[in-house]
Amino acid sequence: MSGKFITLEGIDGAGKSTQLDTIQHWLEVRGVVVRRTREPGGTALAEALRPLLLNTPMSPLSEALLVFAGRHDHVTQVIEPALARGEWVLSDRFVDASFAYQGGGRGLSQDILKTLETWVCADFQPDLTLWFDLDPDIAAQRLARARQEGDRFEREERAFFERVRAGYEARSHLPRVYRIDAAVEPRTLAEQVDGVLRRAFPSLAGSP
Ligand SMILES: Nc1ncnc2c1ncn2[C@@H]1O[C@H](COP(=O)(O)OP(=O)(O)OP(=O)(O)O)[C@@H](O)[C@H]1O
Ligand SMILES: Cc1cn([C@H]2C[C@H](O)[C@@H](COP(=O)(O)O)O2)c(=O)[nH]c1=O
Repeated sequence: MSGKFITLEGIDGAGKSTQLDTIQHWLEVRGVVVRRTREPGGTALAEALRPLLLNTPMSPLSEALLVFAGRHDHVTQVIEPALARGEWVLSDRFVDASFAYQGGGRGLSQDILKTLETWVCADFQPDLTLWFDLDPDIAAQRLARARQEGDRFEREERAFFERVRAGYEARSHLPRVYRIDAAVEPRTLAEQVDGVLRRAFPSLAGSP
């Protein structure tokens, strides 16, 4: 039986990466083999593209072409083979990020993004997407507290992240997307995640 594909989405600093361990543990104690990955990245080629994307100024179309080039490698070399082996794939970002960042944030047309999505993903979609929704001011405070030197996305102004957030909101009608209120402490966030996983995968919902 093929595995399931779960993606985590949200603006920078929303707290996705912090919840990845929780989700991986939730699955593994139920006997699921988890393949954890991320975008941009996930393969040698896509990881090589990642610093270019995060650090080199470029046009919105170049950004989109690079993320989709990496995504093609990621889907064909890592995600699909893992799912075929029956593993569950947990990815920190996937295609919704392109609609939110390049579409919402940078203003690239939906038609271009849909065309790239069709070329690269055909009808391949995540089974479940957790959208960590957070006010950009709170996200910025979290990143500032972490004192990391921001990449060129993280250094964007509030208005950019408002547009990215709106880009995610515009996709939240998709049945696979569950909105998580990320403006809460990590333990409360983990409780929401637990609730979503139980609803999405009722056969695993019982205590392990
Ligand atoms: N629920 C939370 N409440 C307060 N701080 C949090 C919460 N979750 C994570 N943090 C802190 O906020 C910062 C960003 O968290 P994290 O790296 O998980 O976010 P992210 O969504 O993965 O961001 P990015 O997309 O930029 O990698 C970290 O310093 C983390 O410790
Ligand atoms: C997949 C994808 C990502 N991005 C941007 C969004 C983030 O700012 C960075 C990745 O950083 P993270 O710390 O790993 O979250 O990349 C994008 O603009 N478009 C995409 O498709």
